[in-house]
Amino acid sequence: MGEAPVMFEEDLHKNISNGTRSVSMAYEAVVAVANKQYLVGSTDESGSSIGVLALDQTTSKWITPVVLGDKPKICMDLSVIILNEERILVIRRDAASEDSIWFLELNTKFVRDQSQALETEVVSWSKGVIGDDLKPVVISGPSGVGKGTLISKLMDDFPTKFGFSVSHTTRAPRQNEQNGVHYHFSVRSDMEKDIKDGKFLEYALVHDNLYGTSVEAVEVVADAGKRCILDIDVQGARQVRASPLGAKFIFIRPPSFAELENRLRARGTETEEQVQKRLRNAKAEIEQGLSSGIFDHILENDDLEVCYRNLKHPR
Ligand SMILES: Nc1ncnc2c1ncn2[C@@H]1O[C@H](COP(=O)(O)OP(=O)(O)OP(=O)(O)O)[C@@H](O)[C@H]1O
Ligand SMILES: Nc1nc2c(ncn2[C@@H]2O[C@H](COP(=O)(O)O)[C@@H](O)[C@H]2O)c(=O)[nH]1
Repeated sequence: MGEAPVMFEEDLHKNISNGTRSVSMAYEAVVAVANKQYLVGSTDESGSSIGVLALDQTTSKWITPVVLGDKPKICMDLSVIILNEERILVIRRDAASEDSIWFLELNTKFVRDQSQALETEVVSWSKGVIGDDLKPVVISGPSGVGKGTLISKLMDDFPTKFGFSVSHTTRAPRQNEQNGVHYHFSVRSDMEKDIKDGKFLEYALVHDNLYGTSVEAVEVVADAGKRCILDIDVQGARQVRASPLGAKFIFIRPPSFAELENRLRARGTETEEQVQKRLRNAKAEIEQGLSSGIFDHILENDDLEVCYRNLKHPR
């Protein structure tokens, strides 16, 4: 790490030009990781959240990275500690203890993957969670296994403790599904643009439609002080596992394939063709769920009450 080089001290509170734009920063901390110097502070562009700028020391060019994740609010007194070559710890000294510890990922696998996907420089914030109680919970399992039923019970029984992450999807709403409550029903091109702009924590093509969890969907729940529940497929779970969210992962399996088929048909929300597609996809999803090593708990949903009890107290 070392001290801030003179160049940075001269630049403090001044405009920094990277050739295409200029940004002013204040209250910044400076750290050197790998071949970059990072400024972490408030910028005239970051609005209400702490901004990040990087100086590539090999090219001497300033970079304004795409910043992913739930961002910490600006503060006047922050400290930065390098944890390793991949991430730094940022302490908001003037904040309440539950909002004081933040991690900024600079060069983790998640950041490298996102950087490659977005073809630009990326960094990612995550909030330090004290204890396990507020860790988000990812629930996956094949279509029709009962994820939504179990999650509804949890939300009904503990409305102040859990909050549902409302996903975006390009699939058409079902009868009595409300926009903004069950899903944010979206146009594909809008979703694709938001994905490119780094607004999604994860996304996947599921049964021929695009589904995804926006960073904002998780933020809304965290801001309400609730534990976030994500109902997403295994592809999405894999992406969240690789992200800094620090979630718990639960896979729901059916007692048998025949019972899964019964439930999917009995629900009556899909055409026969869609049921067939979902059943085909269920085979691969169950295989991956049981063997991928992504999941902390695998629960069988045979008797609903038994499964619900296990969900509340997974062993
Ligand atoms: N343990 C159970 N025993 C019998 N029926 C169940 C059980 N759990 C859920 N069901 C029923 O199975 C159907 C599918 O459940 P649900 O919609 O919750 O599945 P899901 O996993 O959320 O599906 P999708 O991924 O397609 O949204 C529903 O009609 C629900 O009432
Ligand atoms: N990767 C993601 N998968 C998601 C998300 N939201 C829902 N899903 C999964 O899609 C299927 C189908 O859902 P349905 O509502 O059309 O029946 C199901 O397995 C969900 O878990 C998401 O944001 N990302």
